[in-house]
Amino acid sequence: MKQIIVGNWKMNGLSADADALAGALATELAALPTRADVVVCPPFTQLARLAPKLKAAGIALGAQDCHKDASGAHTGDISAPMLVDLGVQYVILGHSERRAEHHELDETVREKAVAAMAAGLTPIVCVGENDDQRSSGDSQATVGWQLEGSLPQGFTGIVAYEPIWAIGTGQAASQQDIADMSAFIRAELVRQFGEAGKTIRILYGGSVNARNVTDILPVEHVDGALVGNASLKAESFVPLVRAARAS
Ligand SMILES: O=C(CO)COP(=O)(O)O
Repeated sequence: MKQIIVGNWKMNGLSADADALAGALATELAALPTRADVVVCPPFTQLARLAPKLKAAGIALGAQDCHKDASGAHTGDISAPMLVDLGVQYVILGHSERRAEHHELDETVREKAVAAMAAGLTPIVCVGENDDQRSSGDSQATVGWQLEGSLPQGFTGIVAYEPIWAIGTGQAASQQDIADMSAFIRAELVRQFGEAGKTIRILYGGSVNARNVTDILPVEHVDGALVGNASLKAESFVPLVRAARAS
C-alpha cells in the first residue's frame, strides 16, 4: 500500500504560518517522487486559504473534526459536506485530544465516521491507550474496544494508532511496540471487516520526526504516519516528507 504522511496542525497556525508552510511545501516537494501521499490538516480557519495552494503542490487537504449531521442547529460545529465544499478530502476523527477535551466516545466517533464517508471524505480514526492502560498491560484490549466501537460497518477510511503516552513527548514508541500493535490492529480489522480489513491503512502517530520516520515506516502493517509538532514548520516537515519519500 502507498504510504501516507498526514500533518495535524492541531490548534496552531495563522494565515502567515499557513502561507509560509504551503509555499515551502509547494517548492520543495514538487520535484520529489510521489512515493508517499501527503495530507495537511490545518485548523478550520485555514482550510479555504490553503486549498488552492496545496492542490497545486499535489498535497491533499484534511480537517481535524466534523459533526455527525450534515446541517442543523449545532452552533459552532462544522459538517462533513461543508468540508467537502472547501475541497477537503480527509478528516481526522476521535483524536485523543478530542476524546479527552470534548468527551467524545467511541459511539460519537463512529457516527462522525459514517457522516464523513457519506459526504465522500476519508476518515482517519484515531485510537490509542494512555499511560495507565499501558502500565496495567491493557494496551491491546483498549485499542480493540476502540476499534470495535469507533469503526462503522463498511469502514473504508484509515486507522491511526496514536499511543497517548508518546504524543508530544519527543519520544516515539519503539519499533517493537509499533510492530506489535499494528499487527494486532490488522488482525482486528480483518476480524471486523474480512478481506476488506487488509486494505485499510494503519498509521502510527506520536513524536514522529524526520529522524525516526525511516525506522517507523518500514514496520510491517504500518502504512504511514500522523505527525503533530513536526508538521508545523517547513524546517521539520519538509525533511520528514523527503525521508518518507526516499525510504
Ligand atoms: O497527536 C499527534 C498527531 O495527531 C502526534 O503529535 P506529535 O507528533 O506532536 O507527538
